[in-house]
Amino acid sequence: MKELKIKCDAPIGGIRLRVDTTLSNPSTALFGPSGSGKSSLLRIVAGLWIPAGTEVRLDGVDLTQLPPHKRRIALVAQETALFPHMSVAENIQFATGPRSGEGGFETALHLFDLQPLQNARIATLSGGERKRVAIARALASFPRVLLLDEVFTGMHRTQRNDLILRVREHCAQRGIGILSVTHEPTEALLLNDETLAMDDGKITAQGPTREVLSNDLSLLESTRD
Ligand SMILES: Nc1ncnc2c1ncn2[C@@H]1O[C@H](COP(=O)(O)OP(=O)(O)OP(=O)(O)O)[C@@H](O)[C@H]1O
Repeated sequence: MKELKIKCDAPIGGIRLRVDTTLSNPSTALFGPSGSGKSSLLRIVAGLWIPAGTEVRLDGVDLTQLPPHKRRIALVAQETALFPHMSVAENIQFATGPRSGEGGFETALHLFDLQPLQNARIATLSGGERKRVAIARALASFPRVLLLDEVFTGMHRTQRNDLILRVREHCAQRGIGILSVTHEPTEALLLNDETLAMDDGKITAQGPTREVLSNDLSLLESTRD
């Protein structure tokens, strides 16, 4: 991904989500208090919610006009939505679809050291292991943009930091853009070159992560209530 343009103006809950921005950095954080519209914005980019007049342009192409399978946007939410009755390998293979011969499955398993777990049922995995599988599955589908909605929340710091750095490196090597929602400044500093601060459905600041966080010291506190 080189450029992601997002334009929308729609009511959701008690707010109006009004965004008109272009992200030219491969990895951007959406940062802001609860209810500010971060997850709703991710749903728009994922094509799960397309209010009238919305534009989501990835390298010039309006994704809202494309059928879902052609958008190549992968969303990983906090509830990982894996198929519980399938094994780790089956979950990841499911995502590779028609591109199964291109090594996405092996790469994804290897990226997060999932080989020893590949025959395990999802129901038997720990929370952190499920997150690794969910991200591996998303990456195995060869996305152009990876959307992460508070995926690292609740993980032990060392494991979280290791996972974040692996995701970052994998995506950087393949030109996969990242847009991630977080409440934790450390996550944004580790994962995201750019940060969008949001409040009440609007962007209140946008720029390099260090700059945005240090210009408003209140952002250096976790925004979790
Ligand atoms: N499907 C929906 N239908 C109606 N209202 C919704 C829906 N999803 C979210 N909302 C409302 O829209 C507003 C923005 O929610 P959103 O989940 O986008 O915020 P957020 O910044 O991601 O919050 P959090 O950090 O708590 O996840 C909230 O008032 C929420 O209650």
